[in-house]
Amino acid sequence: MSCALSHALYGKDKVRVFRVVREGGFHNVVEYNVRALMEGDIETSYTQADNSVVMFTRLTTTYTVKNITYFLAKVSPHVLNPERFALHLGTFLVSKYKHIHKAFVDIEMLKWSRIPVSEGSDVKPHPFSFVRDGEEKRIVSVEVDASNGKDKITGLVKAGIKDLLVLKSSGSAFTNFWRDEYTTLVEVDDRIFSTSVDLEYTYAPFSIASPTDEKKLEFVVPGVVKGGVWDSDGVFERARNVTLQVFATDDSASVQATLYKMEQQIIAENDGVDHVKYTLPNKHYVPVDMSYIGIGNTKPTEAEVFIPLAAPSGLISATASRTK
Ligand SMILES: O=c1[nH]c(=O)c2[nH]c(=O)[nH]c2[nH]1
Repeated sequence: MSCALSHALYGKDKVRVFRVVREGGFHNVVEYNVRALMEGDIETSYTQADNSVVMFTRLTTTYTVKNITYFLAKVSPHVLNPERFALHLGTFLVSKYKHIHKAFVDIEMLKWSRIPVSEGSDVKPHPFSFVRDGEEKRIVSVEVDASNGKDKITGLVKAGIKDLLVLKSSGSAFTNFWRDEYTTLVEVDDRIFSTSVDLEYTYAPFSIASPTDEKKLEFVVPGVVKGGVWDSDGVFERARNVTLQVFATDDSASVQATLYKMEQQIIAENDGVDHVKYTLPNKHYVPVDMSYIGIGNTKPTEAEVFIPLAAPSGLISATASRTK
């Protein structure tokens, strides 16, 4: 038997970090779960238990990666924007360490929304009080690649939404599907449609100018173009809005058809986005058969009481890509 190491990756996962940015009495806050993994000349740590032999290939500890994450959370001007913060962390790792050629940084941003408070007849967002209004997360996944040289760094950013739970109690049908001896599903022209949105959009790859500040190792933002990666807050808002608007207003023929409408609109509204992928569980709500008590509850027109099925669910996924 012989074998060789074909790929290696290491770093820190589940680094939890919360940052408050104070502008006088007005505060902005973010809470992130960060994963930062690295690729490079690290083989000997696996194959020869070598943590420290050669200066340039010394193994940076995963503890160090965690500490760098906290350091950047304190000093990075990008900390409030998860795409830029992830790019900063990735750029830092590949620039600081000679033997690290690629960094993969994933961030989950938890939802903290300002609490609306009454002031006389007005309702205003509170300057420093927040509510966790849902388990929805903004997600970011970046790859920072310096394998062609520390002065030729490139970035690839994927971002999106996870765990955004939606439901509509009408405006969804599923008919005319293929039937064979295994088909038991009845056609419905009005049903409940519920899903937990998992959305990922991919920006066109771009180059990252080498950091100039030796301590912060921060990249330079070349300029914000609407719909591009440096407009990631705008893209996120538009993508979330498209998701909710299309879901609510589409007269849905199927999960598949509604999903594709969302993807087309996100690509149309954001010039810098090349691919959009949704993965949508079809969370079934089954009308309760109440014939045992002589009450009709199964036909679409009379169905009012449903069993939310925990499992199984359908799972519908597709990617749309820009063609020009
Ligand atoms: O919108 C749907 N798409 C399907 O592919 C499917 N399959 C199924 O059983 N129900 C549904 N609904």
